[in-house]
Amino acid sequence: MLKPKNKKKERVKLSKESVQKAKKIFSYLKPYRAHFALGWIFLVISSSASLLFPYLLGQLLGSDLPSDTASPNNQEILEGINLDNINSVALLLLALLIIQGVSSFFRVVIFTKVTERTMRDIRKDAFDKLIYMPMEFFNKNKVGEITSRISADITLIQDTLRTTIAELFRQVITIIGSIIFLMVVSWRLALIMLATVPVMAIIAVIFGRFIKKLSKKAQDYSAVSNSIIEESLMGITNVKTFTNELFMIIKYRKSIETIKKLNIKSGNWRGLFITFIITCMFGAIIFIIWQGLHMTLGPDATLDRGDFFSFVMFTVFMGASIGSIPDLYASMQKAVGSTEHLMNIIAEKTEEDIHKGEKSTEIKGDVAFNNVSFHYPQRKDIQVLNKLSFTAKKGEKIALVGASGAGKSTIASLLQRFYEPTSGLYTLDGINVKDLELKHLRENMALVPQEVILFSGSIKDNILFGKQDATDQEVENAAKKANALEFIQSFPDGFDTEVGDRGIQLSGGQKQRIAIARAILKDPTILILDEATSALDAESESLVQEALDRLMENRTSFIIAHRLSTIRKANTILVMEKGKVVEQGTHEELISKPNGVYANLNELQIN
Ligand SMILES: Nc1ncnc2c1ncn2[C@@H]1O[C@H](COP(=O)(O)OP(=O)(O)OP(=O)(O)O)[C@@H](O)[C@H]1O
Repeated sequence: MLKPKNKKKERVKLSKESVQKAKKIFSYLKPYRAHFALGWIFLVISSSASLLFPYLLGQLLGSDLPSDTASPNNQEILEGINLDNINSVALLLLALLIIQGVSSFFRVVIFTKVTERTMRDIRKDAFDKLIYMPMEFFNKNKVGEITSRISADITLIQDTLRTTIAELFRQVITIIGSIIFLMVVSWRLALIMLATVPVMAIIAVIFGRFIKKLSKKAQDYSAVSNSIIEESLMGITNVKTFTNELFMIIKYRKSIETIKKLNIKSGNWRGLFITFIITCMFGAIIFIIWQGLHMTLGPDATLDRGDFFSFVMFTVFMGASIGSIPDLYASMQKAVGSTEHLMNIIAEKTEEDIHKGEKSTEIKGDVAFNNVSFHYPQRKDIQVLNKLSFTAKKGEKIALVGASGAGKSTIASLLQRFYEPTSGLYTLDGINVKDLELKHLRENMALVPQEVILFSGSIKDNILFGKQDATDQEVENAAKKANALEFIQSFPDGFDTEVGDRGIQLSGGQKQRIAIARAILKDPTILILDEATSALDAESESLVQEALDRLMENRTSFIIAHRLSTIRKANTILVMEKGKVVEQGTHEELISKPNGVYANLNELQIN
């Protein structure tokens, strides 16, 4: 049977360790502790004031009623009310409302301020960490998942700091205060009440959740059935070509049948729930009122009318508080999980923590790999590079060719130190790269990737990515050298044309030339071109190739290529197979090798 995708629901348990980690959030609150404390003072004031509310309301309702009348009619009640007393209680209530209103205002404003400042600090730290995280981290975690998880975590913590903590505190105060009051007024009635109302409130909450789950399940199935319609209609040609109409109809019928069953089931439970609320919940309250009224009647009444009404009010308030505790607790639990997760990210080691090299001497561009072996950290069983050795002198062009999966892009990653060789030595100008400052090394390199990602912003912003402080003239020169000036100037807004989702969509060749302009502006000593022209048509390719040739002048360049025509002029061609260099030499040397790998490849591509 069709089943909705099983979304993994995370269960957060409040372990000692997770609470310990979550406590780190207090270090973020520390700079704002004075404000936070003030917020708590207002919270205590408003919570205590709200406790007086049911009391005074009860006193107002029951003020000065003759307690010796067995069954007072309306007229008698009205006559029995002492207006002075009513007025003074009402005034007290008004004062209370004002205190509560003012303190609630300040509580919300202060907690929001503290929360927003704290969240800004956490967001900042999390992003600071993320952007400096080693590549291994991004291999282990999917970017989409990290970002959506972080934003969900932040929202949860935000809600918790802003309202959940205050709300939980208020409800706990209400419950404790109510119980104390109820016990003092009439412990007998209090015990009867405590044995019924909280139990009913908790059953109602559990019942309510169960029903929510059932309707959620029905909703999920409804999403599945909608996707069947969507799939069938979007792919209508396929459905018709394969005459699969009946198959889709059966698939859809099954899913709507399930929805019907689930909805009927949840309807039945909803009916029961309403019956439960009407009979048990209200029944329990009526029972208490009935019991309480008995105590207020007769010559030996044990309960004053005002107290009785206060009692009823407290019972109602307490019931509501108890009902809200499970949800608040669940939110707190989730927030602890979220805080732990965020704090884990913030505690992760960044590239800067891992790579401690400090040398930042001028880099000339002599690159050497000596017996470098490598496997990806998460796939230890697959040896990607196997004792690889080569040298590239300053200004030389080194081409990397070989079948897909041979390890060419991996070399590009190692050159930029996205990963460390598992063994062997990688040197720059004879210096072990581990001794070089990582930032300095990358400042001297540029990559023109196969698939260029442009950032939101203008074309100029995107070129400036190569050198943030470049002048307009420098940007224009770089664009010119990259063969990009013409097409940029053909746009009405020129360099200020917005790109990306909200702006113009550029073609592959145009993007590539912007990436080249970026690299030209950066003016690196070492250049890596990762199949930079592979996805282009002949015209764009010649424009891009021309720009690349210009870019490569006087730099040590690594060219990853599938098409051999682009690398004929390379000083050395490294032919790779399964992480090993199997042949190396110039184009002429390699094609003259009888039965050589390169010679064969060349043969295939020419024909
Ligand atoms: N991030 C990664 N994590 C784990 N394994 C990887 C990763 N990137 C590449 N590999 C594996 O390493 C091997 C070499 O891949 P690499 O991308 O370096 O090959 P390539 O020669 O550049 O291939 P192509 O020409 O298809 O780009 C492949 O087996 C690949 O599956």
